[in-house]
Amino acid sequence: MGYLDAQEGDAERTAFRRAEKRYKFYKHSSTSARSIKHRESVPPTDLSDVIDFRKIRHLGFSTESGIKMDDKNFQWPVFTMEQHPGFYFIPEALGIEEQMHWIKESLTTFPQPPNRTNHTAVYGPIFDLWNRAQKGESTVLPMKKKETHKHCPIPRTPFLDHLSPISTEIDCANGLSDLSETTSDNTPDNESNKNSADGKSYIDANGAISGEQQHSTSIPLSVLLRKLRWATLGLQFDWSKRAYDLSLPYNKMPQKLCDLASKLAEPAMPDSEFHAEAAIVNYFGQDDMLGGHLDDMEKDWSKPIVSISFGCKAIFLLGGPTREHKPTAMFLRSGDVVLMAGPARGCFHGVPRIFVDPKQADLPDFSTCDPSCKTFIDYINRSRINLNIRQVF
Ligand SMILES: O=C(O)CCC(=O)C(=O)O
Ligand SMILES: [Fe+2]
Repeated sequence: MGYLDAQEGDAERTAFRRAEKRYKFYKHSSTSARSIKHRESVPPTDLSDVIDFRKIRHLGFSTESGIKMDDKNFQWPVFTMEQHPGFYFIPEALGIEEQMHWIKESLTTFPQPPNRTNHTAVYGPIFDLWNRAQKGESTVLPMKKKETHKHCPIPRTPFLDHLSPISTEIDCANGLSDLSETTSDNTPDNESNKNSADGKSYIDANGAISGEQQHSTSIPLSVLLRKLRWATLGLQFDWSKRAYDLSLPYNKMPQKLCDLASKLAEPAMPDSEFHAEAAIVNYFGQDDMLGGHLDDMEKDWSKPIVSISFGCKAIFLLGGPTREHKPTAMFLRSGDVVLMAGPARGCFHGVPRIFVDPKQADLPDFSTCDPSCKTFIDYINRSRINLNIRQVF
């Protein structure tokens, strides 16, 4: 049985996995015989039953049953779905300037130590990643682990235990799993996959370290920026124990983000105030996905998760309490907000697809932003960022 067969078997196992497989991105770039054969067998993704709340908002009505819009009680029109109690969708909650503010923060301030990122466990704290990457700096970083490893031996991802078996390899440099075909199609990029002529070491597309010196390594910071997959704000999380580790140093959540989150959370908790204590920043490129998972680490599920999307359009799957429940697929675009509270807190969800193709990305017109935003626009035009904000206690 070949690799793809093995994937297929796993992918078909539950309703959630079937939906992930249906919506995932298939790379078409390789010219290998296997890829061409596979490409021919993959029909274009049928997006006809992906719910588009933005479209419904602009049309003013929905043909889907069970979708309700409340446009009286809050600052924004808020959608609910009868089959998903505790779930709220607020399309276009953030304007363009505000989106750009949080995109900048997500790339400059939020990955700063003591906040941890997917790079911390391997390279230790990295200061000023964004600015130094823009300047083309490389850095000699002491490796925390001396051994060369193609696949990460330690939990590197918040989502390790819900990675889809469709993705049989965990990319060390990816906090997220890659649902796309990664056999012969996994063309490493030129910059990061070279053995160094100068005797230095580089990380390749799989996070492996090559070169002569295994104990320290020179890495272009642009590579680490491109491989940034998550950062944690506020209370820090120990992903191996799946628990907040209160002994880890942390900065309080930025007040402006707390204020925004408590305003956005109102539809899910109209009678009390949401106190943001922690957040995960997820960074997605075209091949990245977030496998179906539950967020069950916080104590009180009546407090919503406030989830804000920036950049390229994505498909969000919202399932039920097990993976056997068929998930509802919906588009998430830049500026959209999702709240998951009560029963929805106990529902599997994930992001199987990011649309980075400019024709499909549905990006807002960031060109109206200040010229100093250019580098951020270049990044976000090919990426997606999600701010996932939680009240822990
Ligand atoms: O990226 C998203 O929209 C969802 C992220 C998420 O579910 C999480 O961080 O737990
Ligand atoms: Fe989640």
